[in-house]
Amino acid sequence: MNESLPTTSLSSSLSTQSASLSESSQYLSLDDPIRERIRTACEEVRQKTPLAQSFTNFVTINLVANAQLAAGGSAAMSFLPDDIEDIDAISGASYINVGTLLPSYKDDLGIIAKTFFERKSLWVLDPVAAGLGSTRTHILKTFADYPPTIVRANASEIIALCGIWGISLKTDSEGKVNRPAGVESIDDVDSATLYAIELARYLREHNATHTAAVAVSGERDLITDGDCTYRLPGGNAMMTKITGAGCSLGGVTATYLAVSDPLTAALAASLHYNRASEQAGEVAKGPGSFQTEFLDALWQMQPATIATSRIIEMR
Ligand SMILES: Nc1ncnc2c1ncn2[C@@H]1O[C@H](COP(=O)(O)OP(=O)(O)OP(=O)(O)O)[C@@H](O)[C@H]1O
Ligand SMILES: Cc1ncsc1CCO
Ligand SMILES: [Mg+2]
Repeated sequence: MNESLPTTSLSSSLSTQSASLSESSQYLSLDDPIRERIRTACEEVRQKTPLAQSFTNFVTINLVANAQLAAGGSAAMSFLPDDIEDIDAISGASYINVGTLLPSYKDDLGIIAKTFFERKSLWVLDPVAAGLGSTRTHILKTFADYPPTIVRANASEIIALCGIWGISLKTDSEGKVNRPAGVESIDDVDSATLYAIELARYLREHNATHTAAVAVSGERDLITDGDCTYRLPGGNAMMTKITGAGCSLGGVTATYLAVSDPLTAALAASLHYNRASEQAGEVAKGPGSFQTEFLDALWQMQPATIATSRIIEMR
């Protein structure tokens, strides 16, 4: 099902589907100001072709660069700290993905994060496989004092990163976790909701720009800036059958961060991905053709289609 709303059917579609929504959540109206910010971000990416550089894993580096180009941005990949510092000066945002690491990265990555912090450079972190291996854990720990603008990951990585950074859930006087109404664990992403909110608040408090977002990917993505939390239905499960769907989403999130605030960037990138994967799924015959069709759909997707997507606001 395509989760973009034809503008004329909004009210009928909202009333027929509201039964499946928690009482405390609701579909975002078509005139919500965040939609205009998303549409503007999509248009600006197409107009400005912003550069977002990446330090990313060897498995999916090509898909990351191609997805950034197909979304409208441009790409530069590097593993040298001095390169990354130079390219940072001409990049709108940067992307670090810790999927495949080498021993020399153990100290380099912390130095790069510190440089980004001192320059107030915007960056996205994908903490791939967080919790696995002492070197990766050491590297992720070094980011705690110089955290990124956006963390993009799947649910288990979000929860593991919170553990590494000592971020815990707030409890009341009886020691019970403070759960906002409507937050129930019915899928993987749900189980990371409260961690994602606390993580966004941590980023905001500790990063250089004091503005942040967290994007949790899965069957229904979750995006939060620590105050507002959104769920994005749709997408296509075939995304889990190509390697690098999440990695490349991190790169495209950096592309959007180059032209917009973190919450808008995270929403625009994830919505762009969901609409494109739906379109690709209509014609693909399997994972091989799906990846090709997905890149084409990223390229073809219109800003208005992305901005009018179905969005659930959690309250
Ligand atoms: N079951 C699903 N149905 C629809 N879309 C999905 C599903 N699972 C993941 N996706 C989409 O796939 C993309 C990548 O999310 P995913 O959670 O698989 O990332 P990841 O685990 O970091 O991936 P990887 O590490 O393999 O790159 C997102 O756009 C997400 O919305
Ligand atoms: C398969 C794989 N291994 C290390 S990184 C990566 C890409 C998906 O995260
Ligand atoms: Mg991943």
